[in-house]
Amino acid sequence: MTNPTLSELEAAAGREKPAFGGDAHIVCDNLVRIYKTEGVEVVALQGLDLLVGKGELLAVVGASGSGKSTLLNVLSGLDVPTAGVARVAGMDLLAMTARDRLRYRREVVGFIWQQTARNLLPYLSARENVELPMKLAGRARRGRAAELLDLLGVGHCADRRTPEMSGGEQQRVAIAVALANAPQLILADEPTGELDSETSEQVFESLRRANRELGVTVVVVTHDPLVSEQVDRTIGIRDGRTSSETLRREGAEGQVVAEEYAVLDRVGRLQLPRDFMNALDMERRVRLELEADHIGVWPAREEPADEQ
Ligand SMILES: Nc1ncnc2c1ncn2[C@@H]1O[C@H](COP(=O)(O)OP(=O)(O)OP(=O)(O)O)[C@@H](O)[C@H]1O
Repeated sequence: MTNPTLSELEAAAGREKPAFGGDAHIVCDNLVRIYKTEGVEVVALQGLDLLVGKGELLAVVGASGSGKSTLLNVLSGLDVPTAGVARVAGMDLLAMTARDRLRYRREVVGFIWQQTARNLLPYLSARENVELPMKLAGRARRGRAAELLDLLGVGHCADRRTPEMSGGEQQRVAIAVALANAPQLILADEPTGELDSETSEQVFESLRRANRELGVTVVVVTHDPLVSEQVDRTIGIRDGRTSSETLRREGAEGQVVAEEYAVLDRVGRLQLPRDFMNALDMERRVRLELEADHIGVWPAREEPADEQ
């Protein structure tokens, strides 16, 4: 092999590097959202990184106030972040015109709220609710509403209005409404928050079916850690940052294996789980040691009194 010439090296250096996240369906890179109210600043997202592949079914969990709804509002195009990168299906959510934003919200993304009443118009039947977004986008197709309701297991509710359906049925119809215009991404904010566990399981099954059969990417936000048992990947958010990831896969004997990982950012920062830190009284600094196949983390040594 011959050595490259200077001009070849210059050309290689000048070539554009692929953007962070490549062609991931959702890319959040160092996302920041600061709210200002009466002169007080609240940093709701502080450098959040997230990559989601096309067709994934993902849960985002975290304590109240950790930034989950803020993230969802950004991804749904309802809110604009203060800084960083947010891209969905190749569209830059920070640089969109008002017109592109409207189109994005109508055609690219579907949304499901926690409050069942917020998702549906009570004086319309389930079928009419599903047809409404199609009519608004000028692309109504006969039969599509019934197909979607059937797919999600609520075909029997087509002619019922909201008060004639259970909470779980309403949420499954809401998923059909969100899917009406064939979005690429469905976002759901605590979709099972008002439901008992059996009904939540049915709503999750509908989300899974939409994901599997229609290939739509699904992101569900919840503060219920049990939800992570229903999805392949769970992202934990703490203090406005992604702090952990739980991956679930099938083990050799068909059993489900869940592995929890800490998230390492591009410059090497990671958040230790708070209970680990508390258990070993770790604060302020830790001692690191590089071993052949892992890095050891120890509490800092006690300083002798006369050296302090
Ligand atoms: N419009 C706003 N103005 C000012 N501060 C806000 C606003 N919205 C959210 N915040 C603050 O930002 C932080 C993150 O809020 P966010 O609603 O995203 O958290 P969350 O994880 O969804 O919480 P919950 O589970 O309770 O809904 C909180 O400290 C919250 O008080």
